[in-house]
Amino acid sequence: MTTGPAPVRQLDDSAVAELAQAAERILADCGTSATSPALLRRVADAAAHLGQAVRDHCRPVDTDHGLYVLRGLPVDDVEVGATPESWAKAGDSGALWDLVLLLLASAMGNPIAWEGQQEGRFVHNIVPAPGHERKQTGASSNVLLSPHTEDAFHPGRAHLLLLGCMRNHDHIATTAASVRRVRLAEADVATLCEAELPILPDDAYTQARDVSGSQPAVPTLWRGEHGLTLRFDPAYTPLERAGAAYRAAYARLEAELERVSMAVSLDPGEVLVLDNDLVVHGRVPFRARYDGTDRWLKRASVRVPGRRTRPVAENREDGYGQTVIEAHAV
Ligand SMILES: O=C(O)CCC(=O)C(=O)O
Ligand SMILES: [Fe+2]
Repeated sequence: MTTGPAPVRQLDDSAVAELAQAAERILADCGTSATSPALLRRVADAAAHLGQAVRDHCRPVDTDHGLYVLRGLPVDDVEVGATPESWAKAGDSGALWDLVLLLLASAMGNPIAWEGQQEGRFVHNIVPAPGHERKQTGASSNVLLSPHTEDAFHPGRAHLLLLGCMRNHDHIATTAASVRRVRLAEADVATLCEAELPILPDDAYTQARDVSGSQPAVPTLWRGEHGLTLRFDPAYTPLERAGAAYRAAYARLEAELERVSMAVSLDPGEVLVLDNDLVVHGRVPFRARYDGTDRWLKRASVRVPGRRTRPVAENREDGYGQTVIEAHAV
């Protein structure tokens, strides 16, 4: 694990005021951050009018880290209210920040939601939930959330992931490792570029867990025009079905990702932006408090129209019947 600092982009006061005012106006008019066509129209319109400074901060990642931290949003520990007991009980908790995140996401591309996850909301609440302590999902706590590509099982998965911090008293780190920083033998890269194994839907998708249909094999690595990208989720990859050579190359990739992994402990108001084609992310284990002061992140997922960082064969995958909803018409 490396400990160097993540690249930071600092929002200045006027950029913060612009985002906060736009979010406040939408929330005042819509009365909720729950998704509706009217709310999404308002977000698209406000995002289109954001000034150059905000847009500049929302430009693509521009280092091999494959991520950056947006800093400067003023989340107040009292005003934001108690950490919800679970995503299902979050409702409009921190609704203003749902809208700020949606505005940022819309400045970066097209936010997406999943019919089968967190009631189709575009901004998810990531909080520890009783009974989920040992799961491989955002609601866990006691276990290491192993490094993964978000929604790796699906061809419509996000290009970018935004994790906005509402509260993190215990400085619990998100981990992030970029494929652009690993050192692998050419032969291993070639092996991992073969489509050998499927990636199955994760436990956050209750309806997609019936995996009796086709399970397309997908490559772990891919050589794009700008360098290597990856699609990696060992917790949901049936590695036992692969040959020994593939398993050995996969293990070496896993070890390299561990070597270059960074720990990013977010403070309230910071937004970690991860390129989901370059970086796998996870989380260190922690003990949940379950008293309203737990760690609380908000997560938005973004597709970047026209991006060509993935094999075209992905277009033939059916995504295990899970439907992606795009916020804005393209
Ligand atoms: O809790 C975190 O830091 C990351 C959780 C995660 O994997 C996610 O929200 O997608
Ligand atoms: Fe994740």
